[in-house]
Amino acid sequence: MREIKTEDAIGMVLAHDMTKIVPGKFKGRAFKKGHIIRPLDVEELLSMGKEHIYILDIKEGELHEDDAALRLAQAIAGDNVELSETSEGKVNLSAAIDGLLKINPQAINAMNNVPDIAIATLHSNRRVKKGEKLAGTRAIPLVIEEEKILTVETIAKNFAPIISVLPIHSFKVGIVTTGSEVFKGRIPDKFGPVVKRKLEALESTILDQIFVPDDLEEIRTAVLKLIEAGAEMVVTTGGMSVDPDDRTPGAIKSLGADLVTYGTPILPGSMLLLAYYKGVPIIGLPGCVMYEKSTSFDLILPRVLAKEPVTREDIAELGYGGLCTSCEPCSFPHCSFGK
Ligand SMILES: Nc1nc2c(c(=O)[nH]1)N[C@H]1C(S)=C(S)[C@@H](COP(=O)(O)OP(=O)(O)OC[C@H]3O[C@@H](n4cnc5c(N)ncnc54)[C@H](O)[C@@H]3O)O[C@H]1N2
Ligand code: MOO
Repeated sequence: MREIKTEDAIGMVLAHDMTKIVPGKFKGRAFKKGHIIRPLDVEELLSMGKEHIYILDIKEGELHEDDAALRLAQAIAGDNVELSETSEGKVNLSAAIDGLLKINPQAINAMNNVPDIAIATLHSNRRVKKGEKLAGTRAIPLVIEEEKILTVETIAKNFAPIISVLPIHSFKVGIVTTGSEVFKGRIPDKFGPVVKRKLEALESTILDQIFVPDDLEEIRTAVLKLIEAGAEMVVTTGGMSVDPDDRTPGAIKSLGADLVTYGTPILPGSMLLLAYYKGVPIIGLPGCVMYEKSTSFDLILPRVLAKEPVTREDIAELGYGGLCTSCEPCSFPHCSFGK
């Protein structure tokens, strides 16, 4: 790599993109790699603080920053992830569909431990929109040893997929609303509308809602009835905590469903239950889901709708970052909750 004075560089080819920043107005590429310097460019380059220009001499076993950034991006991009063009030595990865973002953090950590590698990502397990930026890759020096990129590519193969977006599927959902006070008409149902709104926001539909008193047999029968009617998921509301009238967990367990968890290290929403009965997810919702803006339901529902097998270990991992601070206004998912 050789440097020459900008005034002497007319007719030469730029070896990398050049960035101009005018605070509050502009940040971006002023000159593209490969641009042939014209006399009129000299003043502009000098005003950007570029008094010298590199003449690149890339040796065997080395890569230009643009090629390195592209190879890093290609190594980590999985299903439904798109790459941007390379600009200023960086490649962005974005979502090709609306869905659930999945990232392997161990792999990203291992890659960023390789010197001169920079891979920045969002957090895993959040919902993303088509076109949303998910990650960016760059090599720190202008010329990098290819060996470092090969190391990242090996990590990517060993841990694949590294970054992908899972489609969120539409489910037909049955709701069982427990609570003798609601069943007997003492109070109106305020839980059903919240559950409907949250499901419909994720493109699922409500098959039916059945109201039952706090009676184990009636709750159990209602769940079975909905599954027989074609429910692809059943959500129960209420009766999840410690009172003698809280019969819902017992009713779900009595079906012989595979219990993933009763209880989550998430606040609010610690008394949530997740089980699968003949492959149909059953989610028992505690009372706070009706009241709080964001709860364990908001963290777990997209994963179930993405048809991800949610395990007890997945639930345990949610404790770190599982405390909602109930901000006003709520900015979930753009906050630490569930990260
Ligand atoms: N000593 C303890 N107290 C509580 C615990 C605990 O572990 N130990 N857990 C707390 C948690 S967490 C929650 S959340 C709440 C409520 O949990 P439940 O799911 O058992 O809720 P319910 O008892 O069924 O109802 C609570 C409250 O909400 C009203 N409700 C219920 N369903 C409806 C509906 N469909 N429409 C309108 N209102 C409804 C119900 O009438 C009660 O007033 O427990 C904490 N306490
Ligand atoms: O499960 Mo409660 O639902 O944490 O407030």
